[in-house]
Amino acid sequence: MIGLHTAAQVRAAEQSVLAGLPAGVLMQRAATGLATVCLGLLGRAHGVRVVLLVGSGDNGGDALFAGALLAQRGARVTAVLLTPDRAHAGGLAAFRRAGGRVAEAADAGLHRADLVLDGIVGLGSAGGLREPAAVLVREATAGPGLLVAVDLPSGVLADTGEVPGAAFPAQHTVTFGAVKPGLVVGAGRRQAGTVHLVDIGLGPVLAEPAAQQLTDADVVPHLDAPAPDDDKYSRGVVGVLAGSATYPGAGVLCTGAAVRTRPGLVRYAGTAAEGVRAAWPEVIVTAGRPGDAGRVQAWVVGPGMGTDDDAASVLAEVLATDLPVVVDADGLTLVSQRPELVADRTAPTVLTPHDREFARLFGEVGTDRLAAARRGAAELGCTVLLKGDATVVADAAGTTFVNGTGTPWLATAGTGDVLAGILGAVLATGLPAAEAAAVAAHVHGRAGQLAAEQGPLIAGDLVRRLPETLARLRAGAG
Ligand SMILES: NC(=O)C1=CN([C@@H]2O[C@H](COP(=O)(O)OP(=O)(O)OC[C@H]3O[C@@H](n4cnc5c(N)ncnc54)[C@H](O)[C@@H]3O)[C@@H](O)[C@H]2O)[C@@H](O)CC1
Ligand SMILES: [K+]
Repeated sequence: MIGLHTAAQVRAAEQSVLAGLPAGVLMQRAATGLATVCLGLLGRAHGVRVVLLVGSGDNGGDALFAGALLAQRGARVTAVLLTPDRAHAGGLAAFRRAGGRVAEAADAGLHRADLVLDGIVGLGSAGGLREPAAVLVREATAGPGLLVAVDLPSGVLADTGEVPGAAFPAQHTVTFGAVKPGLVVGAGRRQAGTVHLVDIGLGPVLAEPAAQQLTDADVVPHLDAPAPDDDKYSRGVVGVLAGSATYPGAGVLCTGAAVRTRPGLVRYAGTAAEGVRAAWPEVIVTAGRPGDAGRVQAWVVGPGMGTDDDAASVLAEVLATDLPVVVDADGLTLVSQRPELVADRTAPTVLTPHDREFARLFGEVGTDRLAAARRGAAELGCTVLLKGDATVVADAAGTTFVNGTGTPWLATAGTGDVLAGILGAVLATGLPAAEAAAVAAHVHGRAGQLAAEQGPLIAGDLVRRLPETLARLRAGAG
């Protein structure tokens, strides 16, 4: 599990640790970790050209101390000071002692740098990058150097990933003490590149993380192989209410994903019965109502189901049960017309909107995706899985997950139906809803990555590659 900590949480931990340490120790730890990552990326130090973009705060201090370490190893390091009279004094002195050169932007050699270190602004970021920082970032981006951000890409807000204006498009971000949500969610995720976490000793005093990200190791216990005493009922029976006579595809995909995730027993009820039966003979299929399907431990309702009166009554029927329910796609459209169907429930409900569906339910997502998911969950007393390139899951108690797997190739028709099926199967095992949703999003993203290895993926590829995805996860090679 990767804990995601806000700027305030990191600063509070820093204060608490600093109280028992000589001044500057944390910055030294940060700078040493930063220089080590840079050396690893460059492969060598001697003769390489490094340019530091140095702002007026401690973020610039980190860059200067790291630049000094690189200069000591033989790198040719040049610093551009955005506000020379306010540059970190200790860092600048160390940098000069180590042979570092201070230059104006025009003379810094950004056009031939091997590596550019962005120490313009970190946790102290407010608003989009101001000039002259923004123009410097544009020059660095146009040059050949590897773009490495110190703590956060400048211009990214730590807590939300909001990028209100210009920002440093890092290929790598070396972050200190804890991963900040802004590095893994929203627009910030796209600015951060590969995130390297440097331990500066905040661990023991950090508060509970504001959000979490699952790793492969975290999901595996929920995807366990059957035990010898398991039977087809004991592994969680999921019921799927999806697709329609005109559009059987969503029913086939959603049911297939459930079968392929936990092949204990899957039931299907709906007007796509014929197509589902043909595609998945393993599934117990009825063309009737949910009540005709037999006992299940969780329902998935909505994909491709339509929004007519029949669909609305199917939705109302399952939401009236005391079973966990995943509501997706057309089901969400119907819930936006009758939110009380969810709000009145006591059993877990997971809503899986993309941004437009979310807006119909709860108003615009806005730039803070974590807050949006929490707001929706609190409003209806449910779990919200807000889809995106970093899917966010939040429940009404505020438990929040940010997904870290996936690929842009997943933005294709039917992949949401597959996610709903995976989620239903995981939810049927009795896992708490937010965790189930986070596990499902993780597995879905890994399946997407696997399928994308062989070119453009279609949703059916995800279903086909699920067994291998799960096997790889179990083998620790996800
Ligand atoms: N908190 C911690 O635990 C540690 C913090 N360290 C470093 O300290 C940083 C935080 O330092 P500070 O609090 O001094 O703040 P920063 O250095 O992040 O930024 C402060 C300065 O940036 C300028 N600034 C703010 N928004 C700007 C914008 N949009 N465009 C241009 N300039 C802008 C402000 O004028 C301000 O002086 C962290 O990001 C990290 O790099 C590390 O040294 C290690 C420990
Ligand atoms: K930075």
